[in-house]
Amino acid sequence: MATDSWALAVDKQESTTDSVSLFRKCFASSLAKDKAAQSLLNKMIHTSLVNTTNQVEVLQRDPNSPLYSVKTFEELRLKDELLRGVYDMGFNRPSKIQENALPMMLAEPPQNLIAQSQSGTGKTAAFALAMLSHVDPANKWTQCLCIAPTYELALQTGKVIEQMGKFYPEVKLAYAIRGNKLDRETKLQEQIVIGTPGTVLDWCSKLKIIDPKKISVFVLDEADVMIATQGHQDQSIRIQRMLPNECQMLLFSATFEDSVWKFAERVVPDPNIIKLKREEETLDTIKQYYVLCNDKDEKFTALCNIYGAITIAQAMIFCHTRRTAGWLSAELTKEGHVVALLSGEMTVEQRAAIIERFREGKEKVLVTTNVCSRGIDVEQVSVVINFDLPMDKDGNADNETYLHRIGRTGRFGKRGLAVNMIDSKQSMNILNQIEEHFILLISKLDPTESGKQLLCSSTTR
Ligand SMILES: Nc1ncnc2c1ncn2[C@@H]1O[C@H](COP(=O)(O)OP(=O)(O)OP(=O)(O)O)[C@@H](O)[C@H]1O
Repeated sequence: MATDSWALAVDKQESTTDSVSLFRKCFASSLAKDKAAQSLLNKMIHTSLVNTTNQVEVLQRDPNSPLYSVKTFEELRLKDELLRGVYDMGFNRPSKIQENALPMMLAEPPQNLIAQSQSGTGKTAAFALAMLSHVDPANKWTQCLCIAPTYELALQTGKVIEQMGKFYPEVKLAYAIRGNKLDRETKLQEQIVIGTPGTVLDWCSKLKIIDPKKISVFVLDEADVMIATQGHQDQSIRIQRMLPNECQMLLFSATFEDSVWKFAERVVPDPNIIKLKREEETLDTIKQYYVLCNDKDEKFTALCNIYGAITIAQAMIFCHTRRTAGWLSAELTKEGHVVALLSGEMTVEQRAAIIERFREGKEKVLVTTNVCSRGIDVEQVSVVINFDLPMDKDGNADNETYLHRIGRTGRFGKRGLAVNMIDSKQSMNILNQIEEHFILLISKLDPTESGKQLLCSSTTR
């Protein structure tokens, strides 16, 4: 069985499962796919380190080890081949998370680690370096095992390991992913294996081409995405149980909900724990307005009225559904406006290309749904239009999403403008809930005068 494929697992159970639980499974599966696609997208668009002023919190560390944090790669006493690889990748100094994580990962005796920091902060580069450092190239068997939630994510991570190990050709890497069929008799000589949990499990247990007892470093990447698929969670735990007690366990995640913690604690015994502190977002520097309309068409007219004012800077327009986003971008285009549309139907590559163009300022306006927008750094966007207000599945205000769309980190304090479009009692209700939650007053814009009003407020910003 293609063990990474949820779809297959669901198909097989169809005859024995009732329709409700089948629906739940399909829903969970599509959520997991969304998470994995988002994660891949983040990787593809973060061509450089995400600039973060956040501090790393060391939540737990082995009291017996004198661990320290480093400010330079030299302090880590890396092999020359690896230091050359690091500099060749354009890294001058360790990122915030790497400052603390690298000494823990390279320590003797090996230290287990659970690390959380947002996407693009240098986690992959950190554990790639740790695996390459621990390998003994004279030994022609697998010593480091890394699992990622999907085929594409495994390939992305593999690329980083290959790049970093460019000047260390004695170390070889194999991909345990679907399509890479190996015979039972094969004895894998590659020292590092990266793959998806199902195939890695097959290689360790069924085919026995990896001897799990010889693994000295086990990395579980993207734990939050991994646990979105129950099958992957179980497979990861089964792999971990085959490894020797002295094997170093490293787990990385971009987010840390309770479910991720629970999973992390099962997979990583006696961990050091580090976390990048989240910077507080604030709405203080954002001028917020609302426009009262009767329906979608009136909202469109109101949007056209303010269009001149909003395109002074870069703007993002949020819709609740893909359908509305598609309709809106088509209507704006008909009016002669140049807009980009970011939609869930697109492939990850197409989405990454659109985000890149928007980043470069090739388009000033981006129409999108919430799901697609996570990879965009809102700091660069100074106008946000909520064509539809963010709401949760029960129809209440989704305050967190509102904050995420328009919030700015206090430290940067850049000013911005947000316009909320109201077309029903329900959306007015949501607006009131948002005002109450954030303790603020959102001013009303006169639909006919709104363009002028906004222009005034953007020049006084
Ligand atoms: N010390 C560094 N100096 C400069 N650039 C770095 C450094 N470490 C990593 N990078 C670069 O920053 C980008 C993000 O790094 P990386 O992919 O390791 O982050 P990540 O936290 O693993 O992100 P994700 O969760 O999306 O995988 C990459 O382009 C990487 O090459």
